[in-house]
Amino acid sequence: MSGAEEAGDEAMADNEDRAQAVRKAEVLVEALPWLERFHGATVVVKYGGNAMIDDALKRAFAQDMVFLRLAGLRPVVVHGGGPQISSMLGRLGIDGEFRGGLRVTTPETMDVVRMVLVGQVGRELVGLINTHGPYAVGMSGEDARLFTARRRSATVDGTQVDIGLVGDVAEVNPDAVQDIMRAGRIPVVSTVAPDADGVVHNVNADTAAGALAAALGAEKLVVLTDVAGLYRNWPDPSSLVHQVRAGELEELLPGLASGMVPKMEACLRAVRGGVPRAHVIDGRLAHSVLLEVFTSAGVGTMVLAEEEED
Ligand SMILES: Nc1ncnc2c1ncn2[C@@H]1O[C@H](COP(=O)(O)OP(=O)(O)O)[C@@H](O)[C@H]1O
Ligand SMILES: CC(=O)N[C@@H](CCC(=O)OP(=O)(O)O)C(=O)O
Repeated sequence: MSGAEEAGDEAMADNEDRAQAVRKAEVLVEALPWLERFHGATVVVKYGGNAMIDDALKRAFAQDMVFLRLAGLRPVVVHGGGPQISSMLGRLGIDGEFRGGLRVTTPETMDVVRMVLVGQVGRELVGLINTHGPYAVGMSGEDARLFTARRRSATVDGTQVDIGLVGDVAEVNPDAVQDIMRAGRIPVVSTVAPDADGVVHNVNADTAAGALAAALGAEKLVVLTDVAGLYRNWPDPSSLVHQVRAGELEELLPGLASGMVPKMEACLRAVRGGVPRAHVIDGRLAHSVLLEVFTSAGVGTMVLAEEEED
């Protein structure tokens, strides 16, 4: 290769490096309007069991929460752990069963649910976030009366069936969560909760996230899952719903299959409770929360209140 050719190659590589650097800067600048808009905003993020089984994704999720916090937002994590509970029940030789998307919860199962959600999954997330600094504080629905549960049944083929110690959220007292946020930290919430008599219930994490987002007056609810969003005709890939208003979602609900039901009910509860937007996004995609919050790309399904501008 001649000297002139070598110089030409170097100049080209130089240009590519510069172009790449400019693209990186453009990505940062694209975040600017969203940084301005969401400064100080509370964002409730539900991190679900099936998007939570990969170590790299878990680390990326923890980075995203710290990123939100350092960017001036107030993230609150509500975590699930269905697969982890099922795995522990299996190891203990306890039969597990879901009805209408909810786990049938005997007192024995409840002990395992509490142990896994509070003692294992919640602790792990707190640990992952805290590798970045002293941000995360774990709590459960039992702490400072965060949630009061009310026993609920499941709907199977239009009929109400008893599923044991499973609760809906009857009341939210968000004071302790707000105290933690005011201290600049990130609450990480496990969703077991006592009823009015102090009996601990298993609360679906989507349900708890929707109720907490409404009680906090959050700017957003973001629900991570293991699909791209809500599909109108599941599993037809062309039927992904990009945007839906509360009224239309309510009409779609009875036709949805079990896994999506608590998620979409939670989004509905949040927007009806005053949260302007709720999103169901693909938790299999690393940093999907950052993409959702800081870009105009519009990932997953956005649920809007009736009167909200899109
Ligand atoms: N209409 C639908 N749109 C998207 N997913 C659906 C739909 N109906 C059922 N599903 C199922 O719901 C699952 C998500 O629910 P679930 O497994 O409970 O999630 P997670 O563990 O994230 O809380 C998807 O993996 C998919 O199999
Ligand atoms: C009543 C009920 O079903 N509770 C759930 C609580 C955990 C959860 O919601 O976890 P995911 O978000 O990972 O599904 C359960 O026992 O699996």
